[in-house]
Amino acid sequence: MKDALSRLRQSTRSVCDAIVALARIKAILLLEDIVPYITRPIDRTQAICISVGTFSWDSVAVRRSSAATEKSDVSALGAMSGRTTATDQEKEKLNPYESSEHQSANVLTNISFQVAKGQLIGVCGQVGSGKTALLLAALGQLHLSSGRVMRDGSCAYVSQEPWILNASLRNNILFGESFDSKRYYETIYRCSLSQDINMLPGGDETEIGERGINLSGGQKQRVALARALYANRDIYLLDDPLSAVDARVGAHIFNRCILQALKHKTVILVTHHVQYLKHCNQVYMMKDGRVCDHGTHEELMDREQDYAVMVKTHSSETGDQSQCVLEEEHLLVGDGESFDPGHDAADREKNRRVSSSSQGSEKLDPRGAEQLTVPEMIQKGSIRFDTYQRYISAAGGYYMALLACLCFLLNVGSTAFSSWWLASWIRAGGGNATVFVNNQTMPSHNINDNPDFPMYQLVYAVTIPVILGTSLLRGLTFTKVTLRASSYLHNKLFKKMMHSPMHFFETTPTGRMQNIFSRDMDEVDVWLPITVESIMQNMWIILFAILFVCLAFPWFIIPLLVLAAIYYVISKVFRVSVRDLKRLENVSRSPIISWVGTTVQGLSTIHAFGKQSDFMARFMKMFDENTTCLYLCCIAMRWLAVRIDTLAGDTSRQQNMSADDVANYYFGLHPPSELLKPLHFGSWFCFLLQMNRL
Ligand SMILES: Nc1ncnc2c1ncn2[C@@H]1O[C@H](COP(=O)(O)OP(=O)(O)OP(=O)(O)O)[C@@H](O)[C@H]1O
Repeated sequence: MKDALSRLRQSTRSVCDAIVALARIKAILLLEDIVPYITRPIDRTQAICISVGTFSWDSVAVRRSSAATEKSDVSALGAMSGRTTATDQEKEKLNPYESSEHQSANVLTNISFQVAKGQLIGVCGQVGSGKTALLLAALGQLHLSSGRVMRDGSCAYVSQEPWILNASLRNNILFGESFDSKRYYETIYRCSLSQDINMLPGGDETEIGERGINLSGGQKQRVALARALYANRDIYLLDDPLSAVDARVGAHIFNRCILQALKHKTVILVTHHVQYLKHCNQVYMMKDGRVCDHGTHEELMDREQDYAVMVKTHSSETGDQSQCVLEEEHLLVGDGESFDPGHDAADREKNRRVSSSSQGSEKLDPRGAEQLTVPEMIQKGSIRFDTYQRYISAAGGYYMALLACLCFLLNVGSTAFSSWWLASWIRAGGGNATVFVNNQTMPSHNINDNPDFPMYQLVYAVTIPVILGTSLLRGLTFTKVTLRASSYLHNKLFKKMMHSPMHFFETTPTGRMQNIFSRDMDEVDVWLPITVESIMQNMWIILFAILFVCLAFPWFIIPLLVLAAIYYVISKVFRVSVRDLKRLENVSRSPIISWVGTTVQGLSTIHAFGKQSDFMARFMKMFDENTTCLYLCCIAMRWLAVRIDTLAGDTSRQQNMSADDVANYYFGLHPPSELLKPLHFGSWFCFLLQMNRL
């Protein structure tokens, strides 16, 4: 009963956990997918065409608007039934896209945006005017409320916040494409990355930390731009790629990358730097989620509206310096200065930083590469004694541990004493009392006749509150001790992490940190106390069980020793394998968490480049590695369970025999006849049963 209740407690906890987890999973599964809305344009000269498109960030906003529309449709039609024309209020209700509620839901409203193939389009406007949203709409990543979006050609996208993978700089640029040395070094040159690579300790094989932690903002932008340029796509959507570079580097990239290398591509360039806009075929000006003006730079300047004001303000603020730099660079490009692979290779050789691929080798040479992320260490062998020592000192020291141990001893001891007392009481029977039956005086076997009955009753009655009291004391002491240990370890870990130098965050993936604070802390907070409690409890139960069984039948100690030796060998084999599998499982979980985080951050880029399947495949591989360890752990548990059950079955067989049979069965021994008293045998049977259950 006690065992069943304890299992019920654990099962209830697991069921609660499962309910919470299922609710979370359900919330994700019920999210609405973005319905693909991009079609191919009929006019094949068009690269992108958005026709009166209205977009929102999420479908909930769209639904809210649609519900409002339906409601207003009904009331408006009812109101209009007696009249031929609608009032302004009714018109507004009938056209949800003009209502204030809908405007707040939609990020882009009535957008008409046409880009012919091979054109360079500039997009400008105030912050928050919807420039990024326009690019995402063209990529099909917003919810379309009305209108049409057409696109012809593959895309490359450079997000405003550069997205960098935890991989080498080279792999960040290649982004899963095969290595082509000419194309690669040309990309590096055009994105003005040569000097940066030479400065990196391992050249282009240097490992870049998560979120590009060891790169400057400008370097990250150029790596993201280089990734797009190397991908060699038809349409380039560049979201302010020159915002974090100085005027000279910006001019270099604009001239050599955007104007020269992407000359035959379709480019949409979002920028706050107006000096680049005059080189664009068309300029779109955004305001409050709408296209407020568009045309060539000259046309927009002639109109003397928002665009002209913006350009003039910008020129007066920055002077003509950036414009001059751009013109200088432009002249250089015009003079024919272009990419020279030989010159670039000589540079690399001189600096001895870039790997052997400078000679055209497609194989990546890890020599000289700097590894940033320190691989997670997998400990070998048994758990070190100082680990236990540290946990004990975190729990309050040896005295507290001893106190907790004593509480368990008191609780199990009082329970054992209660059973033993009950057995003695029954064994005492009627004591010295006699009864008069058939004119004869006979000793009484009724315990009610025992003259010591009140004493037996009182002691047994006292044991019950003692058991309850010691159980409470045990629970309180143990909870206090383990809670103290886990909060001390958590606080120490947190403080340590907060005071760690930047180098720690550069070299430690976020997945590993999250793993420590979630799963590892959960083990210390929840599973370790449960396991320690069960070990302490069972340890005393086993000791008392052995004591009582041996008191009842000393010969049993011989088969017990044999069984203990077999248990020991089995558990040793089991411990070694499960310990290592558990360590592997722990270590293989961190990369999954990191990978999920990285993927979520870069979803727009991944979708734009069409790399979903690559990321999914990598995730599945990591997940398989982790679940393989988990699966093997479960197999090892079953392996142990089968062996323990077999041994337990053997012990049960002993329980069904008489003590004499057991002695005969094992050793041909014959226990003295006084040991075969039914009550002795009863307690022996009970304790054996208890041991089996453990
Ligand atoms: N993920 C999002 N969910 C909901 N609203 C968003 C989200 N991202 C941006 N917005 C809102 O959408 C509007 C347009 O944002 P967008 O990023 O397109 O502006 P932007 O013109 O690119 O600005 P900036 O020049 O600062 O990059 C802003 O009002 C912004 O607050």
